[in-house]
Amino acid sequence: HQLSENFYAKKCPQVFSAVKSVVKSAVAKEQRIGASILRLFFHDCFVDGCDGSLLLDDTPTFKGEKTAAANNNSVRGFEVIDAIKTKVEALCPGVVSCADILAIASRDSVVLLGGPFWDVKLGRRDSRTANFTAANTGVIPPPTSNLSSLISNFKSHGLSVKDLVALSGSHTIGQARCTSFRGHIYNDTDIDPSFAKLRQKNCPRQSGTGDSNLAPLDLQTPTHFENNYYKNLINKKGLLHSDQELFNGGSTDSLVQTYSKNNKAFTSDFVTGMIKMGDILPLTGSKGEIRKNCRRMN
Ligand code: HEM
Ligand SMILES: [Ca+2]
Repeated sequence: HQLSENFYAKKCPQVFSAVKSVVKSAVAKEQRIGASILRLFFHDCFVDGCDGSLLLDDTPTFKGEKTAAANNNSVRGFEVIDAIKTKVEALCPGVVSCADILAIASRDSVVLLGGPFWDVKLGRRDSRTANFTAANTGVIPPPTSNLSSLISNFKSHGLSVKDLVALSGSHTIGQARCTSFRGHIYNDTDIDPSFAKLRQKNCPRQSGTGDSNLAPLDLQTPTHFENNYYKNLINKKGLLHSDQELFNGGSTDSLVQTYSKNNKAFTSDFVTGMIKMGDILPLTGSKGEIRKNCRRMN
């Protein structure tokens, strides 16, 4: 397989302006949606590759990935992908895959929130399958992960320790639910006590109460893409257990330190990581299909 930056140069050159305009108005309406779109790309790519499998709706005879543990009541932004698809289909019917739309929309989200630009490699096709079981059983790392399991999880997807630390910088934007960080703010000791107290105010200890209450992953600037995430980790103000694992006396401390001081080093390694993640097992050539509607196979 081989993805390329100019895949749509002849077939649909307008795709970039179409994606950007929809993402731009969605982010103008709600800044968090940029974070949500970026996460959709991650959760698609980690389950059987970047093939749009996550976008498929459940039907009475088909169980997709949306209700898997890592996604249920958590992933969002599908309406934006639908709006982009509608616009792109009107311009170039049957040409641009949902998987590629997700890749371009993720890049545009990062740019709109102040992060780096990169040329997106394209030519992915859409799956005719989804993998609930994989999505539900640790292929997407849970927030309870320790450092060694984060490292081995990323390795299993062909991603390095550097990719792990740089891509985790995505948590400079967006929100998490109480249920994702409760353990960290009540049980862990590698957390600033005043920060733990602050987060406990809107996240009750008792599981089942306030589970979906939200807190920002980056306590300072959750709608701006920069290296503040790493500064938080150094101050023991990571929101997720898995976040703080990246700076807890282990092998990734020095990289966190570097990124906290050097936004350029962060954005450059982030872009490298995004391109590598976008290269995970794409369907190319005559494999898969170009879906007409991202929610169902043709
Ligand atoms: C390193 C392992 C990772 C773990 C354990 C992890 C876990 C999580 C969790 C638990 C949430 C909150 C979900 C909720 O409570 O509903 C979250 C949010 C988020 N994650 Fe990750 N994540 C990881 C890596 C990544 C990567 C690689 C990306 C992107 C390339 C990413 C992008 C995001 C974004 C942008 C949000 C906020 C979404 C929103 O506000 O809708 N994460 N992550
Ligand atoms: Ca997938």
